[in-house]
Amino acid sequence: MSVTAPELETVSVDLGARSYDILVGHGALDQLGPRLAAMLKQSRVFVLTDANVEAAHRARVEAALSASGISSSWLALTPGEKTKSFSNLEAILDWLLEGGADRSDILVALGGGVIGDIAGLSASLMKRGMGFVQVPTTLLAQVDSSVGGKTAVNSPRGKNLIGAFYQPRLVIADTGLLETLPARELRAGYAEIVKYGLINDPAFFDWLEANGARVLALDAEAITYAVAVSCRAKAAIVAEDETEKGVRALLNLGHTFGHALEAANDYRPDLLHGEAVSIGMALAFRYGAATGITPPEDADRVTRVLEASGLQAAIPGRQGGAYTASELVRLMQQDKKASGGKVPLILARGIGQAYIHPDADLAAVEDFLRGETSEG
Ligand SMILES: O=C(O)C(=O)C[C@@H](O)[C@H](O)[C@H](O)COP(=O)(O)O
Repeated sequence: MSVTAPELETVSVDLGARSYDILVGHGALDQLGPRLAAMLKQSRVFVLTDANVEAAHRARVEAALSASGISSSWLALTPGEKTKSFSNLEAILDWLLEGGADRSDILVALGGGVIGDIAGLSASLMKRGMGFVQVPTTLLAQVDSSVGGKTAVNSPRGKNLIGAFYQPRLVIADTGLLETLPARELRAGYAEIVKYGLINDPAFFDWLEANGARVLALDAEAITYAVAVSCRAKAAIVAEDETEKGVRALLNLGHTFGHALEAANDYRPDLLHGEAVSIGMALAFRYGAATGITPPEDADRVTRVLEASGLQAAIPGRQGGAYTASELVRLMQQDKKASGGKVPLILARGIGQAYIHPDADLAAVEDFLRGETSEG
């Protein structure tokens, strides 16, 4: 018997023995119970979530689990990026130990990128590895963070600096769960969708330019298509380079600038990760245009498409004083891709033609950023 409903899209992440499916579409959550039942030794799971997601979705998830005879223990954390901390990692591990979790148990991450990232890291550490399933409830998590096994917590010194590659065993991307999401969160996730067009799929970028409003309005066909195309794009890159030795760094387009902005803003909720990535992608294209790498008309088009969806493409103001170019460059040097004093930057020769520039000229970047911050 197939456990996949016909209207769902299944995307496979091909990683040999650690391969897994991503189920995409409205109602995918109905597959959680049957799929888990086939994996579990004991009919129970641990569910990590945040307080907002618990209020919106716990009843439905518990019902889906108990329909398959699975009981669940729940831990709900405070929503927000600051939750991705070392102290919460310890609290989660303690909760799992207290609950008697062993390696055959499964930790279900029910939430956005923050919950998925900290749950994955907890699962990787728990008795050196328990099972882990992602049920992303934000658009950003459905198209990006739930796929590919990057898990982490933040450090005051930078974003995601403490982490591991640890793959989930299943991802359930139920687009119906997005209906309770605030418009701002949807837009933040949309930035990561645009990223796939910018990396290597100009036809998808064209499609988004024409259909972005349908995606953001959660038109059933458009949202399923956009999530599935995004997951397929990410799955292909992850299958080629699971641990970011090369091509996977393309997925970091916009993130070197974006992470620096997030860290400089102390991860406050007035700048969401996807919002920072939107600004970071626009900066990468404009920096490319300023240095003769990117056609200026492509940089303008990227800015236009991001702004048309309600995202920002320029560095905003900040509580307590404007961002400075020098602090952003200092934070960029903390990037995980940096090595031997060199900071790689993901740039583009045009829309859909991203490449890894191995050694950014930080003096030129700082000069460019001075013109982008209120210093300029
Ligand atoms: O999966 C990847 O690889 C990515 O870079 C995807 C990013 O969009 C994502 O935000 C990731 O968590 C950032 O990774 P990091 O290594 O720059 O912390």
